[in-house]
Amino acid sequence: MAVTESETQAAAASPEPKPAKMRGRGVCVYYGDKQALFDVDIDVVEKQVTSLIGPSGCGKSTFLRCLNRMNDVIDTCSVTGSITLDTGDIYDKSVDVVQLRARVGMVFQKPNPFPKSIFENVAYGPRIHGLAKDKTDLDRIVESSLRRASIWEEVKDRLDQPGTGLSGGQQQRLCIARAIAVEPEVILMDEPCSALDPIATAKIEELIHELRENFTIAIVTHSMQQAARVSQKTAFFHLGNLIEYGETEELFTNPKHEKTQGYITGRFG
Ligand SMILES: Nc1ncnc2c1ncn2[C@@H]1O[C@H](COP(=O)(O)OP(=O)(O)OP(=O)(O)O)[C@@H](O)[C@H]1O
Repeated sequence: MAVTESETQAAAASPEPKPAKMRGRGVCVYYGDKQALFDVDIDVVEKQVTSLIGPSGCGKSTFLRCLNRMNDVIDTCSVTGSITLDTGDIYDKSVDVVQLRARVGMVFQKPNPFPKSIFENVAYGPRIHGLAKDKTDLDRIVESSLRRASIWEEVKDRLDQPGTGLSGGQQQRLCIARAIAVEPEVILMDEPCSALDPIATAKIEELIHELRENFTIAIVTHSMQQAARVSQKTAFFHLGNLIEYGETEELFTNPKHEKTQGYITGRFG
């Protein structure tokens, strides 16, 4: 059947939706006997930012940590359901967790540079993953990672000084450079701005916009304003359940669920 002009126009107006880079299906998480997540289905869409929001203790960080198996380090924690990266199940026995975490990097709430020089903080990952051919190549990776994390100009003359000597906001951008240096496909951010002042926060948010060109990002945030500013998709959790997931703009302007409405209007949380 011939495609009509109006169909062509409609297709041009609504580009193909981007595919899911990571997909959680029926994800349940337990800490010992206590269930923290119930049957969660979420897509983390490629080259977009997905925000995870909800009141304290609702399971946002627990879900984020499932995406690169950081929960594996908690003895009592067990995960059921499936989580895929592209098409591969990340919980499959054959998965090398070190390789997985190189593909799915993480930035934490509190900036945590290694007690080493700025250069070494960024060079460490590429070196252990064998990504640099020689010293010149390593220098190039370090510079480009610091540039992509918008911190090169501030540190280029003191690469040999300790990363811990930088301001909080600079340390967080250094940690982002460290995450980028191993060329991850996905970057997980667990409240990356909660320890930062408004100016440092604005810089990280601007950086998140830029990073979205090349990386898929999932971010836990307590700030609904931040979720609205930085993300295209938002997932709202409550008491371990995923209540609503969708386009950020839609979720904040036209929530489908009463609990989402209650949370975004400040009635609880
Ligand atoms: N290591 C742990 N051992 C036992 N229970 C845990 C552990 N980590 C989290 N929990 C529990 O799992 C539930 C979800 O916690 P989680 O930290 O994922 O929530 P959150 O939404 O990220 O909270 P917050 O916004 O306060 O960081 C909570 O009831 C919490 O007490």
